[in-house]
Amino acid sequence: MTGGTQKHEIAEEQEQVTLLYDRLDVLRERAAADLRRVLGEQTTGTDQALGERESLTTLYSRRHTQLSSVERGLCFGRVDNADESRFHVGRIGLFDDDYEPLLIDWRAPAAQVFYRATAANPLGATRRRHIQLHHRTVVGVDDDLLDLDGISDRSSLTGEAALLASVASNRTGRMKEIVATIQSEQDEIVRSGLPGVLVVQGGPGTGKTVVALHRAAYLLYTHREQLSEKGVLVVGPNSTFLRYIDQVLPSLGETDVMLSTAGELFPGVVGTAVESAAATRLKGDLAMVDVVARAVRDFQLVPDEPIAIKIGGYRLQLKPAVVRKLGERARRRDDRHNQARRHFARGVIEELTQQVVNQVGGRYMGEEDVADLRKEVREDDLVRSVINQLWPELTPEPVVALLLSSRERLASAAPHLSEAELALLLRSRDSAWAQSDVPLLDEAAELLGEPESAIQERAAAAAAETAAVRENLEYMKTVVKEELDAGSDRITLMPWEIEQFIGQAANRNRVRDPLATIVERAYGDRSWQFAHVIVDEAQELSAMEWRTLMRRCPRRSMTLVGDVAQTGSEAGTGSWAEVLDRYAPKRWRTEELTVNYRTPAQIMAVAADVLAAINPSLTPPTSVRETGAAPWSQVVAPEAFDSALVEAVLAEQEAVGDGRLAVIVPSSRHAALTALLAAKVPGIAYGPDPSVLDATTVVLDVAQSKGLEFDGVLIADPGAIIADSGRGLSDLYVAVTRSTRRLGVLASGELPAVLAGTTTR
Ligand SMILES: Nc1ncnc2c1ncn2[C@@H]1O[C@H](COP(=O)(O)OP(=O)(O)OP(=O)(O)O)[C@@H](O)[C@H]1O
Repeated sequence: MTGGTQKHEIAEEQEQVTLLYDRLDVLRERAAADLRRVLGEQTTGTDQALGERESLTTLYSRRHTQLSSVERGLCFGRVDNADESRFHVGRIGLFDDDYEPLLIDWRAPAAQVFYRATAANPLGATRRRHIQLHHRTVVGVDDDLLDLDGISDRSSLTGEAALLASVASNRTGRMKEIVATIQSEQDEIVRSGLPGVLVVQGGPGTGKTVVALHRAAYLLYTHREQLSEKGVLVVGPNSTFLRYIDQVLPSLGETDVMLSTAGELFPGVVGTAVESAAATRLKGDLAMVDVVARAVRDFQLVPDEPIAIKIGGYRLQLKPAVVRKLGERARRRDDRHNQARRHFARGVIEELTQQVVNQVGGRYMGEEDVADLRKEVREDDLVRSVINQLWPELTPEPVVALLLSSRERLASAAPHLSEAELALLLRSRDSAWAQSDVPLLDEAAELLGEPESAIQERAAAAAAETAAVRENLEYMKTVVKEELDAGSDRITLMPWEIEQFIGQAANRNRVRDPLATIVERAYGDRSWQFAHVIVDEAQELSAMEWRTLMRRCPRRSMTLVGDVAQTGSEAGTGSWAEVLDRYAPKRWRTEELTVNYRTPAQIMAVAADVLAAINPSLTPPTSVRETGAAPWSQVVAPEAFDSALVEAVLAEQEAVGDGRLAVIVPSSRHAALTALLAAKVPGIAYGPDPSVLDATTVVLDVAQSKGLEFDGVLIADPGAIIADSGRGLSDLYVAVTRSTRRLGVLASGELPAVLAGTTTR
């Protein structure tokens, strides 16, 4: 394109872009006015009228938030078709007052051509244009010509200029959305069908995380009705990572998504306590299923001696054999401890009642007399206390806490573990929970069932709620129909919003918590079943964590993204088939991402050597760009290491300039090196708190750096990183691939052979 043509094209696009922003302003003002009106309205004060107002408030404020979230980069593309028609693609769909499309939502089927068309397969298009905006001004256009001339184009990237500009920019500490530059192989994953489990395998920096998040936005848009009621769960490796990604979906206008670590999947518990890798591995093993089952069973006691009970002058007794028989019968009736307890209690009461009947000479007792007697037995304090001792009502936390704090209980429940292994698991009763405890709690909750009192409360609440929802549904249908028929502007709904609005309004949870969003309700409810679950860094989950997670998604509509070469946890996953053939046989599929958008080729060449040492059959992804800075290494004597590290950090800070620097340290030296750098380098951040993302220089161990990226990375003592864990090489691979621009390595004593590709200083 010549300078003159470019100017002309920019002016032409500016006209369209101005029109789109004008439309956005009108819609935003309308939503704000709708909101003001509803908030200012008097209602009759009935439950239903309040519910209606609440629903309208939610609708209008959501609409307003969504319209505000798309301000930056509203329109980013245009497609010209062979039939001379054309359309613009943007972050949201916009229509004029006659519902004529002005802008096509990037998720709409029509927009697919923008991401997928190539010169070889143009899908009916002749041109794809990327439009760059600065605020509301068009500052550039960049065209891919999708005709025969374009075939000679060496690049298979779409919108190469926009893509390269995006990946080369300085990191901000937060992941950003990539709607304007999604690549064809990524788009296929984003738009892949909802059912079944989709595994996205890809090397570091291939966009697995960002693609999974765009897929969430796509699925919510395309299957809104199916997904919005139960919500989408996104599971990430730690809270820093969740903070790193937490702006992506809101910036795409989506809020019905719950972000969680695997350590938070049991309501009321946050598993963050640090434990040894060996303990994590033991607790992540599927053998723990039987351990927890036996631990629960160990609360169902059979006495060694008969228990004597006196009721109303009669001497009764519970013999061990009888208790055993009643226990077996109860377990056959229900396999959940708390539910089986009811049958056990009934059995005990019946046994004691019969003993009295026999002593009285029961033949002469009428049914009513027996019933009175049974009641007396049931209400007897001693009988109750005996039942509680033999078969107590239980909740998960004390069961797991007792198990892990009692050598005797642990040895009885885990006969397969050696003394040394038992010692690894033992800890004090009031210790904080670790992430690996969460699946044990979940397992216990499954085996225990809810206590009877909780079930009754829940049933009553559910019945009241169903009735309220049914009543609300009828009411909302009538209100919306009347208002729309009358042409009132009180309820402004697009035709496609009507059904969903009525459903949501009726579903407002009037009984339990009227204002709770789906995310809030899901968060507090262990039995909540999500419509879709996305797991990032999925390779880190242990076998026990998979079990917990699968309970949250019985429909098995899931997207799992990860890289088995990056597995750091010793309890983590080595193969997708191993996990998924168990939980979703024949219902899972794999897609691969092959291009690395983060790490430049020079650094990736170093990473490739590390990968080859992990497993020579694995292929590293191809970098999309090269940069000038060659990765460097320096070897210093162990006694000179600390001062050399401080110097290297200061020098790298200078070299990254306005960018962000991460110093990745071995976990075994984390505390010492953090203390050193905190004392010697001003403004340095460290630790598991997500606020580290706001700092320009951070000290992290490899686990804390998972999924993140920085302009510069300095690896301290790579030999110790390798030696620290059974998966040390994978950890080094993760560390090397966190950088977008610069990589430095400071080795203590000697440079590990796998890093020989760096330039020595
Ligand atoms: N199509 C794209 N356009 C612009 N940037 C992209 C694109 N795809 C990926 N990126 C950028 O590349 C970087 C790496 O992406 P992401 O973190 O999702 O990779 P990943 O595969 O999850 O990496 P890892 O496994 O190492 O954690 C991010 O900065 C992301 O924004």
